[in-house]
Amino acid sequence: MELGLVGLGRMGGNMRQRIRNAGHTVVGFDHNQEISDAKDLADMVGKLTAGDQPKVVWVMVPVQAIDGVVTELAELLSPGDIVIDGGNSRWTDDTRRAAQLAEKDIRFVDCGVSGGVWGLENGYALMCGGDKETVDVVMPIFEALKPEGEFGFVHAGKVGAGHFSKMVHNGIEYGIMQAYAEGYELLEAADIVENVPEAFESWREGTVIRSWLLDLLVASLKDDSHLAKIRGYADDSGEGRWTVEAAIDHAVPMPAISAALFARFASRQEDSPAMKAIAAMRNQFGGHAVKGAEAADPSYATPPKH
Ligand SMILES: O=C(O)[C@H](O)[C@@H](O)[C@H](O)[C@H](O)COP(=O)(O)O
Repeated sequence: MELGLVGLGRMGGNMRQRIRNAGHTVVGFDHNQEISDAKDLADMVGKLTAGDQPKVVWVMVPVQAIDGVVTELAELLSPGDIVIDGGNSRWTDDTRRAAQLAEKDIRFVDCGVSGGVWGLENGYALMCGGDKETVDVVMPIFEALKPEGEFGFVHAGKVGAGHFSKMVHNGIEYGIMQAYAEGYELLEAADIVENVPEAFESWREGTVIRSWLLDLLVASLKDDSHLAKIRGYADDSGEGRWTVEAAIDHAVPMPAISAALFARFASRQEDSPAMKAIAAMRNQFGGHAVKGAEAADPSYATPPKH
């Protein structure tokens, strides 16, 4: 089968390779001409020549770039052709993009892709949304990308269901990582377990908490046993926020995942305005000493007089 692939970065580049390894033809486009097979989107679409078959284009670009690519593809593709959004898009944007393409009778599939930089070797878990007939056309590409085992693919439902499923997957990812991270901090702080990396490594087999994320944490601890080379700062690219927002919409209690999200926000603060306020109130009601401000205002060191 033939595929146009837009975006050949860390994810798209490896996906092109995995799809080619399975014997399909991929015409990739990237702004970086050194890795691109086409000079622009029009050139890429022009190079798809699979006779009377619908053209299929997989978009693997950062969220901010998707609307621009979809708008251009709407002009370049023909009725019956298919666009797949494989990025980490917000699921609520899928119906809008599907409607925009449907005006030209172009079909749309949303597909959450998991696996990161290991996907070339291990395969990518895929969560897709769209109508069955359209998903069936793309199936040979999904088969090429997915892991070899029994699992790793779901047609989750109509348009939006793929990205919704990937969003919840990522919310769970936040919660699991946070739990390992908190356990790590306690083991480091308590000073009773002599070799913390060894304890984590022992959990990789036989325990109820063995997992790939644990394996990855062990790999990091092997390289840097106290994580001394890394600052405790974690970004987020949106999926955790959208998960918590969806939980609010459905009144679903989500204490673990929301705490994991908020822990990332806290990681970016030099100092905590909220904790300053708590320290100030403790000082006011109990005369408890505050740190850091004594030099600026000596009155903080002693109980306020009311
Ligand atoms: O399943 C995956 O392969 C990951 O979830 C992947 O999609 C990506 O690494 C996250 O988007 C990072 O998300 P945050 O930036 O929100 O941590």
